[in-house]
Amino acid sequence: MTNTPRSTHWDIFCTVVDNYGDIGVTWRLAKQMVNEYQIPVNLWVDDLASFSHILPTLDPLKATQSFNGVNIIHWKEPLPVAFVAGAMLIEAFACELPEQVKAQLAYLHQNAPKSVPIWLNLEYLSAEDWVEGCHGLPSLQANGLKKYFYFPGFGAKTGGLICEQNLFAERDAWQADTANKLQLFTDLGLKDIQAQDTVISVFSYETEALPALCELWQQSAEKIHALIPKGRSLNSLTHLLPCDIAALVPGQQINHGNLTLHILPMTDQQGFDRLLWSCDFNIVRGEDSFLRAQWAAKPFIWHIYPQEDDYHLVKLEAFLKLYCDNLPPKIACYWSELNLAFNQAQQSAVSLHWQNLNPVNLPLLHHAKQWPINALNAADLATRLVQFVKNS
Ligand SMILES: Cc1cn([C@H]2C[C@H](O)[C@@H](COP(=O)(O)OP(=O)(O)O[C@H]3O[C@@H](C)[C@H](O)[C@@H](O)[C@H]3O)O2)c(=O)[nH]c1=O
Repeated sequence: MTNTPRSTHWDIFCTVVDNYGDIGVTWRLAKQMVNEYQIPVNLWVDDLASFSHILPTLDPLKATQSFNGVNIIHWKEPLPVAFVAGAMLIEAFACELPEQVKAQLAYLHQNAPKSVPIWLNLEYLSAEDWVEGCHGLPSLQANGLKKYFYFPGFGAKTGGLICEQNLFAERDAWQADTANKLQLFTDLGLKDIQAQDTVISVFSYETEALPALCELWQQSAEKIHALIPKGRSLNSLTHLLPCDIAALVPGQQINHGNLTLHILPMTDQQGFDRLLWSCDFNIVRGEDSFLRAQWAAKPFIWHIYPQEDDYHLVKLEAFLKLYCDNLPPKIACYWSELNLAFNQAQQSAVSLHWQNLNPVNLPLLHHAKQWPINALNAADLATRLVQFVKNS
């Protein structure tokens, strides 16, 4: 048996199930651990082509490469580089670790127990009450090792929420000067957006709620711009498009009454955050864009990732309850109803609640600004994770 101290680096393993959320969350976390805690991080990812959509400078053909100080490794069989255990091993969203890694863990457990990394499964974010009771629980594995369940969440006893230390200061500085958003729209190739126009970003899954909203926006008294990346939202809007989705190009504009649809280029995560800061209202989805819309301090609709037996509606209602806790009851009711109707593709209800709400409604905007501070509960996910390691 040896007493070699374990290496200080962290390994994060991520499989891309579909979409960009799994890689989106792990990429944010990896960048933050390097940038704020100077912890070397290996991010093992099985699908670099998907990853390159949110990190355009990534080369999907390279086995290893480094961005923002993170060592990105293409996770394929056999592993392109040998796995060396560090201080922390994170498997994201219950992905199955490679055999080589599992064998290494079992070997260390038998022969050098002090070198065994802390092993945890990073779970999906949920606002449900039970999360506080399950966060941090260990589970004994067949190889005799303990694996912990790490649950992100909104409560003080959860694993917290991913949020960089300077994010709110950067956002406030950005939002303080209208020139920033106008310059961003220009840089993205979007034309004819004036400072006073209403701008709405749309990053959702397919839903019949979208055509209903577009119909309303076409008849609006003021100009409305909907910024939509090539992707799933457009599948629900084909009747408004001049050609097949494949033939659309970023920067293209499609006018219908007072609504202009703009085809948005995909950017890296920093560009995406700035986009959300720059819009008056954001329609987001999944896990990471959902959180970033909250950090943008703007009103939003959350199109939650659909789950079997409509379980996602339970998760949605848990979040709506939390978010609305100290909102004036009338606004809370309109905003919740809007989110529920959107997620259930109820066209007339979506239109009704959108009109009731008036997205630039001041109390909702004030709430959106205060919410991020309350939601963080004094410590973000990275801070809590570092504390978790210290306590383990
Ligand atoms: C549009 C856009 C998105 N993004 C990023 C922001 C996010 O990190 C990521 C999108 O992730 P999400 O918002 O989570 O939505 P998603 O639908 O892509 O991912 C989903 O995948 C499923 C498998 C999970 O179970 C869901 O919980 C969810 O995470 O893409 C960019 O970086 N640039 C862009 O231009």
